[in-house]
Amino acid sequence: MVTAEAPRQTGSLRRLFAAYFRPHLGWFAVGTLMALLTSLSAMGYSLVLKELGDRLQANFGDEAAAPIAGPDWIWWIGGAIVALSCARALTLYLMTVFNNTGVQRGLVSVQSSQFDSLTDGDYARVAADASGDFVSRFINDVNAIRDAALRFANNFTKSTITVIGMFGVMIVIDWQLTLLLLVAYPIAFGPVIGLGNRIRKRSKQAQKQVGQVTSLLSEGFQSARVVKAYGLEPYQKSRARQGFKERSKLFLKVLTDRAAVDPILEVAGGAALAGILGFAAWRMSEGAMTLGDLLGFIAALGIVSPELRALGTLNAVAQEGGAAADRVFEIVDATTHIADAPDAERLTRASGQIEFDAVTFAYPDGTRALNGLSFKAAPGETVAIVGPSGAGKSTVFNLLMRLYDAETGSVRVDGHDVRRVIGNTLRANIGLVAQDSALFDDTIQNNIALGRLGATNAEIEAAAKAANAHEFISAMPEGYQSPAGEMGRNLSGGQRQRVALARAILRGAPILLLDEATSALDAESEAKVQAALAEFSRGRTTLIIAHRLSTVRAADRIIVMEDGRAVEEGTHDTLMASSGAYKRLVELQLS
Ligand SMILES: Nc1ncnc2c1ncn2[C@@H]1O[C@H](COP(=O)(O)OP(=O)(O)OP(=O)(O)O)[C@@H](O)[C@H]1O
Repeated sequence: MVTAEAPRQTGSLRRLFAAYFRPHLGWFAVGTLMALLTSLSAMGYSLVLKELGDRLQANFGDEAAAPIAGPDWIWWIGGAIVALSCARALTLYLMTVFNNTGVQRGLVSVQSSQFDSLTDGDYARVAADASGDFVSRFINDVNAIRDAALRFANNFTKSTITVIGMFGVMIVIDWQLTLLLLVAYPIAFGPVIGLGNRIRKRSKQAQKQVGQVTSLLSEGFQSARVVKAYGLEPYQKSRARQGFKERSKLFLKVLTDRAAVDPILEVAGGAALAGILGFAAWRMSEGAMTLGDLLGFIAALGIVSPELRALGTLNAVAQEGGAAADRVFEIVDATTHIADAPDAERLTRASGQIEFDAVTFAYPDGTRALNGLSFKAAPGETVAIVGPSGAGKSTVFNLLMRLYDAETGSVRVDGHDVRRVIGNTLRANIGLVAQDSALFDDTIQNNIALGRLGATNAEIEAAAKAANAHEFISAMPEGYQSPAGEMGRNLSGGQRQRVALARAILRGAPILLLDEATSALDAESEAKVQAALAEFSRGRTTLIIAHRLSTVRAADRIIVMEDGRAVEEGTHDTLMASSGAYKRLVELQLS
């Protein structure tokens, strides 16, 4: 059954082609030319066989004719068959190479476009979904598109041209026999198209499920330590097994549907062949058909059958590719809510004044995080934000960097609403050190250099010294060139934080955001880093989030947050004197 969704699928594929493959049309054009030559060689092949049959019949039919090895035309026909086979082989090879090149280049554009969209788009989108789902889109969906694109490029033109050409040859040889074939074949195609639609639905489900398995795997390996420590091996193994089983169940359904396509075409092909042979035998006995006609016809049928079969299965592959193309466009077409306003201004180097004015905010899943938060930080001031877990402290940073927009109220830097300035220029004024120190699988030097691309080695080293990181980096086997490992796994938690600090220091931005930036440091390291930070943050506005209250004592001002709003504000001494929420927090920590 053809459902209403089928045209939508071909629509996605057509759009995918126009957007990503058309720029590489030159490769496909040469591939198509080669396909044409392949088809012409095939047509020549069956015509030569017909010629051979006719001459053989003429020779053997005539008692007085010369013996078989005698006539020159045997050599001529043998040579033609070899030459046509070579031409067919060479053009097939070149067709595949050219089409593959076009497809691979198109796929690079598909992947880049997905990645660009995710990287430039809303942070909320990446934060909301499991990373495995994204990984799967880049690997599995792209594989499905590759299969569909290659099959289209390699089979569609070649098969169509060959089928049309070969039917032409067949009509020339015996039009009545051809007519019989034309009636027999299409009967097989109805069920094949129906299967294609079922395959598309299932493969979409299967591709989604691959994302879940990928997430499960990456999560499993990343938390290998906890798994061992808590003896969670059986739990993990059963989760993984469940995921694998579901995957194989779904995949098996797709494969089963796919596997039915060939047999259907096989049976139809067999029935057609039997009919043709019977009909041909009758026609030959009537003298209406020659041996050459039969040889040529069977050769043509041998060439046309796999091409028809390829065209028959193309629908199924296209449906799978279409499902993957849909998922690509889900990403590429997603609306970006946090985009620069058309009249957004550049924020040049800010003096660092920060203002939250009655800000309310809920995350996309509905979790309320800020409920009318108001506070100010003057240029050069160090303000600590404290409060119980979930009070909304990190959310303050998210809104200040405009990763999300406030529901009501406004967030301002130097008097400019962050929604009215160009995002890049806003963030260029901010240096962030977060709980997850976000190191990349690159050298330590490059990890620090990400703070300000183009910084000199001397500047990088100076930043590392200020972050109390120079000593441990120099002691590593390859010094600054040592690899940090995936997510910085080659370093300890405290070392990672110091590298991240060095990165922020190198950035030299007028606003510094520290979210539990020294939480993993031992007391001695923290004291050193605090001293360096005190020096560095002079003249910069610094917002500090820390649970360890000793870290925030020296701040110019402390804001205490509860339930998404500021409930107290003052210096350590004034807050201690007022016996409010801050004093309770301090006493709780001391006890
Ligand atoms: N990406 C997110 N999606 C949905 N809800 C979120 C997200 N991030 C935080 N929240 C929720 O928003 C509220 C405030 O979180 P936030 O991280 O700002 O608190 P916090 O004070 O920094 O906590 P902590 O001290 O534990 O880091 C919490 O209820 C939290 O569960």
